[in-house]
Amino acid sequence: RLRGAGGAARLIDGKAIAAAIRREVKQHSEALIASHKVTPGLAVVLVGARTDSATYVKMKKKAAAEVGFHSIDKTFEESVTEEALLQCVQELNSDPSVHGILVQLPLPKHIDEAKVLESIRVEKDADGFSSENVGNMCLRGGKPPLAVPCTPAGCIELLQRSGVAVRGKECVVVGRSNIVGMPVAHMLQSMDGTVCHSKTAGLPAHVRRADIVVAAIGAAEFVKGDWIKPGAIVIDVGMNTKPADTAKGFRLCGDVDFDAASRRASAITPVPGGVGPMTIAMLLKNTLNLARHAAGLPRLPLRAE
Ligand SMILES: Nc1nc(=O)c2c([nH]1)NC[C@@H]1CN(c3ccc(C(=O)N[C@@H](CCC(=O)O)C(=O)O)cc3)C=[N+]21
Repeated sequence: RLRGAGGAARLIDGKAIAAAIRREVKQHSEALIASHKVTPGLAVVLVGARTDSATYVKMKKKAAAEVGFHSIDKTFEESVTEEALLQCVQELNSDPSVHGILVQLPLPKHIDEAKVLESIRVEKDADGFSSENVGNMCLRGGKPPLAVPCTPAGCIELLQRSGVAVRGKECVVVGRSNIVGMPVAHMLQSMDGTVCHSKTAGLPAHVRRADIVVAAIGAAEFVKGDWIKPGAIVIDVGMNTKPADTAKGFRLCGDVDFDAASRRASAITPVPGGVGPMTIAMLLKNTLNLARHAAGLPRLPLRAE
């Protein structure tokens, strides 16, 4: 199904794949409501007035409503104290109608982000960011995690649902954040990919050998088109803006020079319409799984698991 090198790459349509996952989540959610009288509940905690955060939170709440979840909003001023946020998380932790809690990042500088995230009960960790979930994800043959980080899981689902095999492939993950680069590198390795990273000496030369490139460095068009091996698969996690002749004066762009890379890759995700919508679909899937867990049902795994 993948086109060969030399032409235009096939677009990996994250918007369509995310819509398919949301339909699956909706069916499972309706089944859970019917069988156990449990409606999945997602609480979203938003601090401050960043317009990007407000937009993402709005999209998450809309998506939750569309699959039949109920959602709870907790919005705070930029000046909120850490104590007040911890108190809010405690209340959500003990609210039985809440199955998933998401604290939108980044938090203001005066708040200890790690402390707030760790205060979320592992059974309600909708982002899969807690050390217990991350630990269980990384340990083989142990207890499976209750939730997995949404953006990395979305990248893996995109590969799976596009028919891309990972086993034995050379993979480069550009960026090693806790929320994207580190977990996606782990997932690729657990699928028997060979993974190197952005601090590997001579990064462009390594990218040039890679069969699968995941770009998650947060810098507009950091990965150049001529770094891409002909026929490679490119997953672009970036959400950057660049000046453009549009009404807003900018447009979204990824961490990869899309036009140049798509002349060499066999398949590539666009920005927007690639990984972004998958992040939200996987958040819904995590929340469904946490509601299933509360009802004594097993977690629905990723395709790759
Ligand atoms: N606790 C926490 N969990 C997160 O998952 C989380 C977060 N904090 N903070 C910010 C990042 C960013 N993020 C995105 C979600 C959807 C799109 C998305 O759907 N983007 C659309 C375009 C959106 C637009 O037009 O602006 C697309 O790529 O097609 C993007 C980015 C989740 N994040």
